Formats: sequence, C-alpha cells, structure tokens
Amino acid sequence: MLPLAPEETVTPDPPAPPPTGQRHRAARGALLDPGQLLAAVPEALRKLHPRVMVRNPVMFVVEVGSTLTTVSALVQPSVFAWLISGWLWLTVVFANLAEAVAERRGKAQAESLRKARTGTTARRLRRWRIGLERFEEERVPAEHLQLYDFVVVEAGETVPGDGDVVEGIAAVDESAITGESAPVVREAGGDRCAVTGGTRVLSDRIVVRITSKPGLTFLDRMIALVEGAERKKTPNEIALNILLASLTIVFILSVVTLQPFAIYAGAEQTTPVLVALLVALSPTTIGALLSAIGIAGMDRLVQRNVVAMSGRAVEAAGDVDTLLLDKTGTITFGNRQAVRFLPAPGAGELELVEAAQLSSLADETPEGRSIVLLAERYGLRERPPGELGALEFVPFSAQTRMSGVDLEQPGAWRIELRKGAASAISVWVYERGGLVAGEVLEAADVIAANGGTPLLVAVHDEYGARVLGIVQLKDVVKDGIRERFAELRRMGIRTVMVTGDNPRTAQAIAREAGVDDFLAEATPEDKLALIRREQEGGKLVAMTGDGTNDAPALAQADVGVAMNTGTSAAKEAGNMVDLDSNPTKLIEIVQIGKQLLITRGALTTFSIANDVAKYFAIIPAMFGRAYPGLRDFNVMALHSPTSAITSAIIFNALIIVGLIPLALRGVRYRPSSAADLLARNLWVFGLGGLVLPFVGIKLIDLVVRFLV
Ligand SMILES: Nc1ncnc2c1ncn2[C@@H]1O[C@H](COP(=O)(O)OP(=O)(O)OP(=O)(O)O)[C@@H](O)[C@H]1O
Ligand SMILES: [K+]
Ligand SMILES: [Mg+2]
Repeated sequence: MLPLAPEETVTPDPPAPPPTGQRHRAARGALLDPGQLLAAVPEALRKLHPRVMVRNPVMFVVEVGSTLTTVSALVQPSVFAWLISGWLWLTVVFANLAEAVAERRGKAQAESLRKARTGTTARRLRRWRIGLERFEEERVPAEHLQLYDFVVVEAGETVPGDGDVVEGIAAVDESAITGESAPVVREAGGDRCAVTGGTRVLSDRIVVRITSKPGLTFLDRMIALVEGAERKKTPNEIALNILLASLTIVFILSVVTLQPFAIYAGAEQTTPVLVALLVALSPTTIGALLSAIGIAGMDRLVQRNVVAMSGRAVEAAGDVDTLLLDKTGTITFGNRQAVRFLPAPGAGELELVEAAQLSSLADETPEGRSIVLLAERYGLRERPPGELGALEFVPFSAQTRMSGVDLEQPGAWRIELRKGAASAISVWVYERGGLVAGEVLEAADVIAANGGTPLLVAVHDEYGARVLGIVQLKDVVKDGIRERFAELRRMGIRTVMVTGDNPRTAQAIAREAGVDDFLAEATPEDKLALIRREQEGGKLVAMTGDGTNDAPALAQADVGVAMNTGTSAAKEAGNMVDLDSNPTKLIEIVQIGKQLLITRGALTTFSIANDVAKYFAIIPAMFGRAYPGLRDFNVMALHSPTSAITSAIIFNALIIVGLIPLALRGVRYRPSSAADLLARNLWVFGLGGLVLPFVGIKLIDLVVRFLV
C-alpha cells in the first residue's frame, strides 16, 4: 500500500507555463510571413559553412561555383561577373533560408516544450524506515528522478516525469504537450493511468510511479524531434539526393568538356558563364527545397498532435497500401452500451439481470460498467461483497472473450458466473456439461446481424451449466466514417476492420461503414499474422493500437501509431504517438504522408522541367556568335548574351524563394489514385515548369538589359 496524506505542507511549484493551446495556430499563421523569412536569415548564413553545405550535394556545387565566380570577378572585374557572383551566393542563401524557415517552427515549439520541463521540482517519496509502511517526502529537481521512483503530485503542480498513476484520480491539463486545453482524467489502474512529465494536475492528488529514465522522458524525446536534432535523411531522400547529385555530376562533366569545343569554335567562355550554365542546368530548385519539404511534413504531423519518431515513418504513411482499423472506438464510437436483457427460455428476467450484474461488478470495461448501470434500472443495487461469500473476479481478456466472477461459501456452495461472446460462452457451458439452446443462439445472431454485440450470460452451479440469457450491447458507427473510407479507396488504400467481435456483427458494421474487408474474432496474434501476410505480399501496412498486447503488431506494422493514453509498451513499439489518442487520426496521417510524397514529386518535376527551359535561354546566348544557326533557338529574343545568362541565374534564385511557401504548406491535392495524381502533376508542374522560365526570364531581361 502506498502512503497517504503527507504531514508537511508544501508550497506549490512556480506557476507552470501558460497553456500553449494557441501555439499551433500562431505558428501556422506565421508560415508565409515575410518577417519569418527575414528572421531566418542569420541561421541561413550560418548554414553557409561548407561542413553543413556538403550534406546537400547540389547546393554545395553551387557554393563552390559561387566561390569560383567571386574569385574570377576579383581578378577580372565586370558588372556581369559581380552580378552572377552575387546572385549565385543568393541562390545558396535562399536554399538555406528554406531549411531554416522550416526548422524555425520546430525550434519555437521545442522552446515552449522546454519551458514545461525546466524548474519542476518533484515531491519524491522515501520509505521512512525499512519495513514500515510510512513514507517521507523529499524535494528533488525533476531531472534527478530515477526509474521506479514514487512522486506525489497535487492540484496546481506539474507532473515531474512520465509515469503511471498508482494511487488516486486527477484532472490533468496536458496542454503544454498536446496544445489541447480541455483537461483529461487520469486514474490509477486501467487504461488511463499514464501521465506525461510537463503536464499539470488541476485537481486532487495522485501518486505516480516514474517509468522513464532521466533525460529520456517523452518530453525530452519530443523536444529532440521537433528541433530536428535527430533528423536523419530518409531512404527516399537519400535516393533522391543521389539522383540529383548524379545529374549534377553529368552537368559538371558536360560543362567542363564544353570549353575545349568552345575554344575550337572561337567562342571561349569565361568562368562566370560556365558556372552559370552549370547552375542553371543543375536541379537546384528541388536541391534547395528537398530538406524543407521533409521538415515541413514532420511539422504538419506535429500540428495535428502526432509525434513521428522518424521521417521514414511519415514517408511510409504516404505509401501505405493497407490500413488496419479497430472496430470498437475507431469505426464505432466505442462506448458499447448495454441496452437490453433477453432471458433464455426457462430463465427469469431478474435471474439474468442479477447474474449479468454480478459478473460485471469488477469489470472496468465500458461494456461492464454499462451493464451495472442498466441493472440498476431493474432495482438491483450493488451489494456489499461480504454478502456474496468469497469473490474471485475473472477479468475480461481479448483471448478468452469473457469475464465474470466465482462466488463461494467454502464448504457450502460455489457458483460461477460468466458473460461473453456467444462462441466463447457456448464452449464454456459445453465443457461443464451443458448445452446452449438454439433459440438463444438464434437471438444472438439476429442482434449481431443488426450490428449489435450479444453477450451471453451463463451460470455454473449445483444444477449444472446453462445460459440465462443475452445482454444486447449497442455501438454506433461514427458519422462521416463512410466518406473517409471512400476517400481512402480513391487513393488506392485497402481498409481492413479488425475486431474481437463475432463475424455477424463485424460484417454488419463493415457493410455500414464501407470498409473493404474485415477480420472478426481476432486476437492480437491474429492481427500480427494479418500484418505479416500483407507485408509478404509486398504491401505497406499501417495500424493504431494502445494496449500492451498490441505492441508486437505495432512494432511489425510499417506505420504503427500508438495512443498517448496507451501503455508505455505500446508507445515504445510504434513509430508514431498520437497525443490526442484518436484512432481515426491514422487517416489524417496517411494523408499527410501522401502530401509529403506528392509535394516532393511535384517540385522535382517542376525543377527538372525548369532547367530544360533555362537551357534555351543560355545556350543560344553562349554560342549565338560562333554558330549563327543557334540564333534560331533564341526563341526568347533576349537582349544580349550577358543579359540572358544573368536573367536565367536571377530567375533560378528567385524561383527558390517563390516556392518556399509551397514546399512548407505542401501541394494541395484531392484524394485520387496514384496514376491520376501523376498525370495531374505532370501537367501542372511539368508544363508549368517548362513555361514559367520563358515568361520569368523574359521579364527579368527587360530590367537587366540596362545593367549589363
Ligand atoms: N467486458 C466484457 N466482458 C465479457 N465479454 C466481453 C467484454 N467486452 C467484450 N466482450 C466480448 O469479447 C469480444 C471481443 O472483445 P474485444 O474487446 O477483444 O474486441 P472488440 O472490442 O469487439 O473489437 P475491437 O478489436 O475493435 O476493440 C466482444 O465481441 C464481446 O463479445
Ligand atoms: K537550376
Ligand atoms: Mg475492445
């Protein structure tokens, strides 16, 4: 037993940071603010360090080119050389700016999370003398808490670390972490026992057992994540980077080998011209925005209160083929309520109600609680346990699909009561020498076929084993869930509803909700097997879960979203945590992942199309004099060779800044199949990428012609 009222009175902690519910909104509004761009300039300049730049091969080449051009401008000064050199440096700075702006929001968020962490003092409990059940409080800085320490948290105080409530119940303000200002209830025992360090207790007093090691709390990990300290390139990003780097190498080779031909043709080119050609041809737009796109994708998840442990998980979410969704709580509202008692032939109604009530006394599931409530309407009150002899409760488990109680007056009588799934109870009764009447099973089937869940109530006593009747549980399919599944289908994603419920109920709900497939009477092992099967067929699988028995499946899934209220085992196993603990969030996560992939694809298409167009501006300008035939290609009718090249480079730099908002916000898209999206992207971003430079470079040329 744990300690009770402490003797000393303790002054509460310094006031916790103000609820940061506004945080997300404020950050979102600031996304496209030019002030944000300006504020990120110092960071963008710091990133010019070659050690940082080299991580981005395309932009590193531009930086080297800028240096060469600057040297050449110093040796052979001209307005043209200085213009090119200046704009090349700007190109690099703009690329860094994209990344810096993307990181800023995470940094701001990390800052506000840090405030929730610092300065918290813990009221740690210390056993006063070995063997005595007396405890003493001591105050220690939160960072010094060890695994398995016990701490007291009272109204007005900040929870000093992650842990499970072992005593008491409290309203907790989790806004510092979730941004959600409505308080939540956390209580000892059951599924809602987890509290997170940095949240604030609003009422009452709880004792918490710490479950995180110092420096490894959820808050610490979240700070590291949003700050990007742990950001590693994802396999897709690495692959794209290799592709971009190879393209750049090809262009370097072609530009370098161009010079001998140029000299032969009597059109020797200067360093600024060669570098400009290289930069114009290289995929600088996507090279500049790639990392910002990834950071922004993670950030969009954080805005929706989802913490992804890796960028890879976000990408996987965008590629998911199969979505596993729980029935109860995800597709339906999940508070399955008892609505009716149906006595079996030969059994009395009150007999059934009483058996159902007794078997639910210790059943903390929503189903169990609702049975006790419904029984009260029959005038049955909970009785003091002594009256019933010795009680032994049998808790509900997803494996047994039943729960109940054994009552015993040793030496006198013994009664076993069970309630549960029809199949499970039938077996239980049969094993004890009884048989379930056909009428009962028929009635159960009718309930199931209408989407309800029948629970059979059975007794085993001196007269043998028999079924007393049925409790009908009702659950309602969430509004709008059908439309969401239709959306997912348009994206080519298969939805599978997984439930411990019987196949009839499952089928009825599956049809009503419009999922593609369902798995009924599923145990956690079945879930794991289903994921493996899908993966063997080359599919990427996403799922949500909260229980400890979901942990293996969460670990196996390509995208495993753990609920924040769930057990620590589930949170460790998954690769994302939903702070709102809303299982339907999985659908949004998939959409965010898709948007990330689509944005990256669209901007890559745009970037490469763009470079093709620049080719037409620069090549005729370079060789127009040596090969008059090329002048026919000078479709843009630019003022002069130098003006053409300068305009192309200015356009190349400006397009990066122009696309930063799109990279951060993500390309807007409507759910549709991959093929449709590809076609649309080719049209919009491919064609747009081809045409835009012609217009842009021409316009810039109209100004630049007066300079060079
Ligand atoms: N508290 C309970 N006591 C006895 N039997 C129960 C209880 N709760 C559920 N059952 C029975 O066990 C079956 C399995 O329940 P379980 O919670 O594993 O799955 P579910 O809630 O139906 O589906 P999901 O996997 O979507 O949560 C239910 O269909 C019901 O017949
Ligand atoms: K380019
Ligand atoms: Mg359940």
